[in-house]
Amino acid sequence: MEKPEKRGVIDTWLDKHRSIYTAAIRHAFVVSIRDGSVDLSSFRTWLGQDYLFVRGFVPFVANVLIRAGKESGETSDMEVVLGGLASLNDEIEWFKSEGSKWGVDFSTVVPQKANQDYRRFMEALMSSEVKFSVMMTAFWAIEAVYQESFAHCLEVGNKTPAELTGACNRWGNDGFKEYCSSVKKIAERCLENASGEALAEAEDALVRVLEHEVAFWEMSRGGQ
Ligand SMILES: Cc1ncc(CNC=O)c(N)n1
Repeated sequence: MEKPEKRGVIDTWLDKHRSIYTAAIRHAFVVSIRDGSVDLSSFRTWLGQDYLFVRGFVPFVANVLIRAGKESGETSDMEVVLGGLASLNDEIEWFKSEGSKWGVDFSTVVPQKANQDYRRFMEALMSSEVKFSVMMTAFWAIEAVYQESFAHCLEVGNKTPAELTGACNRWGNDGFKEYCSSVKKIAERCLENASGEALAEAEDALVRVLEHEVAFWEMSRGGQ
């Protein structure tokens, strides 16, 4: 048996905002991948848009890395974030090979509104005014939505099409789950020492990530 994780403030927030959390991790687009009914034009839209998203996510994670080096209590924190950044390097390569597999030419993909809004939100989080605990909470939420969503597509009883299991494995694998749980522990530790103001900001950032994720899935499902 795995040791149950200590319940922290993030779990309390997830309970409080359960409906938007569920909307983010069990979106109709994700459920359609799991049940095999996914519209491949939606998948191609998601692929192109997510490639652009990830290109914006890299500088965000690089910022988290810099701030972890300066503001984190434990030396291992920086290593966790560095691991995430390293896997984004592989991820960009994976996107490129998927792009050619699906005939999606990234150089012609235009970011849609949900993508632009999400990237603008990440940029705002990179401001030095934003507390590290807030940034770390948002970072965890961004990663956790993908982990929970794609792991669902691999759970027993799935009818995920074989050509989509690569995407599902990328975020649904156990290593990514472990990484998300390490990120969550760092965020929780930062939040334990946070002011009331920082806590309110972190909760808000968490909810806003979930809203952006829902809008991102919606955009993908819309196709084009
Ligand atoms: C929209 C969105 N949210 C989270 C992730 C997962 N993080 C890095 O890949 C992602 N690729 N795209």
